[in-house]
Amino acid sequence: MVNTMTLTWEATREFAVMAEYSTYGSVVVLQVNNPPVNSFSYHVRQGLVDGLEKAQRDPAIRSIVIMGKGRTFPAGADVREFGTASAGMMPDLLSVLAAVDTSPKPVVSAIHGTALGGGFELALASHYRLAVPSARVGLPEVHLGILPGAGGTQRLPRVVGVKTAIQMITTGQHIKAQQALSLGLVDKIVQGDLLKEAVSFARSIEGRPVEDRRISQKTVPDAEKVGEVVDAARKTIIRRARGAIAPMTCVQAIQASVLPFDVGMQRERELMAFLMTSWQAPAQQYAFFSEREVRRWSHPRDKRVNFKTAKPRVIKSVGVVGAGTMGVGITISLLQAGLKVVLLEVNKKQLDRGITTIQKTLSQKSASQRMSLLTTTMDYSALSDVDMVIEAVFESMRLKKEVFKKLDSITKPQAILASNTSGLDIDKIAAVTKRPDKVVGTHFFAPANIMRLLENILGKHTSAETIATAMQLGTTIGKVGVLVGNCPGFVGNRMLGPYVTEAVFLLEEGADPQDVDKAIEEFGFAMGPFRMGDLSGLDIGWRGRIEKGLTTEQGPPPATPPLYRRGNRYCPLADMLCMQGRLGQKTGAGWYRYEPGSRAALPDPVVQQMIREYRQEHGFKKRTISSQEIVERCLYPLINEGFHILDEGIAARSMDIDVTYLFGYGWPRHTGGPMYYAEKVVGLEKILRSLESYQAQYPDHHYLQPSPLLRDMVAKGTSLAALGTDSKL
Ligand SMILES: CC/C=C\C=C\CC(=O)SCCNC(=O)CCNC(=O)[C@H](O)C(C)(C)COP(=O)(O)OP(=O)(O)OC[C@H]1O[C@@H](n2cnc3c(N)ncnc32)[C@H](O)[C@@H]1OP(=O)(O)O
Repeated sequence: MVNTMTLTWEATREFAVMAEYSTYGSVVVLQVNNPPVNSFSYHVRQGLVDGLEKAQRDPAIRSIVIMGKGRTFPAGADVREFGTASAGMMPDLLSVLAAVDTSPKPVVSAIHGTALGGGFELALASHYRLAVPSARVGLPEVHLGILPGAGGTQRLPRVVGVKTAIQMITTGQHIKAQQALSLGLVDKIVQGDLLKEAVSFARSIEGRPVEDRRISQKTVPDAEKVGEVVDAARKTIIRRARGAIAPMTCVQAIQASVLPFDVGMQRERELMAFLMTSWQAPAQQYAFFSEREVRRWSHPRDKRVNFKTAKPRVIKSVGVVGAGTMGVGITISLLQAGLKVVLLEVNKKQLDRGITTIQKTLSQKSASQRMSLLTTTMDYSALSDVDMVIEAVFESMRLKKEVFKKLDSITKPQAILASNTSGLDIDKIAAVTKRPDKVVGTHFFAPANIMRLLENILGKHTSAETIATAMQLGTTIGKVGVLVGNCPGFVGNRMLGPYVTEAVFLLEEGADPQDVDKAIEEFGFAMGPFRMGDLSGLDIGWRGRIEKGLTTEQGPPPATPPLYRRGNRYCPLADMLCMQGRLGQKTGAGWYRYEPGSRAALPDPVVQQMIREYRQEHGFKKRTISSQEIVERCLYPLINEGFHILDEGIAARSMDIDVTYLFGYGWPRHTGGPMYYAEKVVGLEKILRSLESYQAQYPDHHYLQPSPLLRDMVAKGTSLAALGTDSKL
């Protein structure tokens, strides 16, 4: 046993650049010191190799411990280094891990925080692994469009088998220490001080042969079933991946783990090179960094609206108005983050339903503790003391104004008033209060306790402090907050307008809803626009169009040409469905039909007949429309709207738009988001020419008119990154 008192006395410390070398008698401890997550930049790799060589040379050293300094064991390769000169500089990670694996002196990895990617691969190359109870391990490279390319696809299946390795690597899941122990991925969970425990453990195994501890020398336990396992996995993975190439490539690499280690490693290297040079890997890495970069927000409206200078108010209690689907989801998110919530609903039945849903949704373990943070009420005066209120009532300007007037008179003067509107004018809502500087839009996405996006809307008078508070609240409740300006539909729903409109025009021309959905789903969306409409409820859009005066409950407004509204082309097919009571899944019929109790969208001959008659009545000739045209006709106008949004300063950077679509609208992550996809995958010039060509064919589809900004950027050859502010990307 190591004497804790003597540890500090025995330690002699020398510093390599980013891997500190300390000795504790016969044990060397190499501590990676590269904040914030100890990633393997070139200097860390060099430091580790130098430390390992030094330890081998010193006859007094009999064992080696590797650990991370600060918050974590290394969380993987330095992704910012990818594609730069230092990524290719030797020693690479493979040679660091080879030095660990072949070390004649036992190497112990002592894990705290998150041992991820190359970090976990380092641990797997070590002869022993210790972990603190809170540690997590995993190989999340698939989310970056690559595979665990430092032996992870070869070593992991040698411990847990091909089946579990496929599951872990293709989902990129993080495994808790206890589960890692039961899977044989760590040898021991240690309580107390990790350094002392690791040194003590290292001493205890000194002199033992390392050969039988080397995972690379083991064989895969379920090797004889590999064909069967891979076949079964292929089906689910291809469906789930929806066009992302990394998951299946990971499976191919894992499949090679039944071959001799060196042969499998060679296969892993080839497949890694294939992914690294694909267009998807940089897109997914862009998505990773953008998710973090949006935390550094600012807005062109006002230079005080900037994360660097604006300070949030402290929010301890939040009122939520409305116990409908959104209000309940928001309440659950707040409670899960440990905030006090006062949930107000004026309809008793609705309130009771909401409480039941909240109780059911909160996890068993912490339900009573979380529920104790909740007060429910039908009386506005219960909101008098909260720090912030989030209004989540029905999407009607009249109703929202009424609610805000009441809130303004009842809540304390410093309380922030937020509206969960999905597109109404924040300034009009703020105008009914005496505190427009404290009014902000907080647009959650359904189901609000699951969906990560929080679109925060800056009104004309919203103060920097108020926006900072909304952004901070997002972080507190685990959301990805994006700051946007005020305009109809904000960023997300505004861009959705052209997408849905063009999708419906495609029905006029010959496509069925299932043709459009199939093309969009093959592109990578979880759901096409018609299945999505049925899921959300077609009445939401219908009510919006009625409110805007584009239609009425009985049909087109009087004296309106059937296919035009305010001079723009208009397709009333969705209105016609709503007038028949076909509101989507909730009524058993919408664009599709649904068997009772089932969510499976079935093509409906009634809808097909309705569309046929509509085409006949209005003189549309049915034609065959390719998947490529469907994708371009739906997505390019959506992207084009993104350029209008940037041009108007509604979004500060294209990455704010990308993150909005990745986290709120199911845009496929492997394409980076709509703006990234436009620029880096398709090319801005091609998008422009394609819009021009469609516009020539459909001159009255106003969404096909290319944005002036897009034209200008193509003419000048400027890049989206150059438009943004504060971007590190
Ligand atoms: C021959 C080929 C050999 C090897 C190939 C190896 C492949 C890899 O190892 S790829 C990397 C695999 N690892 C990961 O994917 C981990 C990614 N990171 C995370 O999941 C999280 O950051 C976290 C480690 C769990 C920590 O989360 P959290 O505490 O919430 O902090 P964050 O805000 O996410 O991160 C803080 C800060 O660190 C930056 N960062 C995180 N990971 C990396 C990384 N691997 N490389 C570079 N930078 C990283 C992150 O962007 C944040 O930066 P800010 O500037 O503060 O925004």
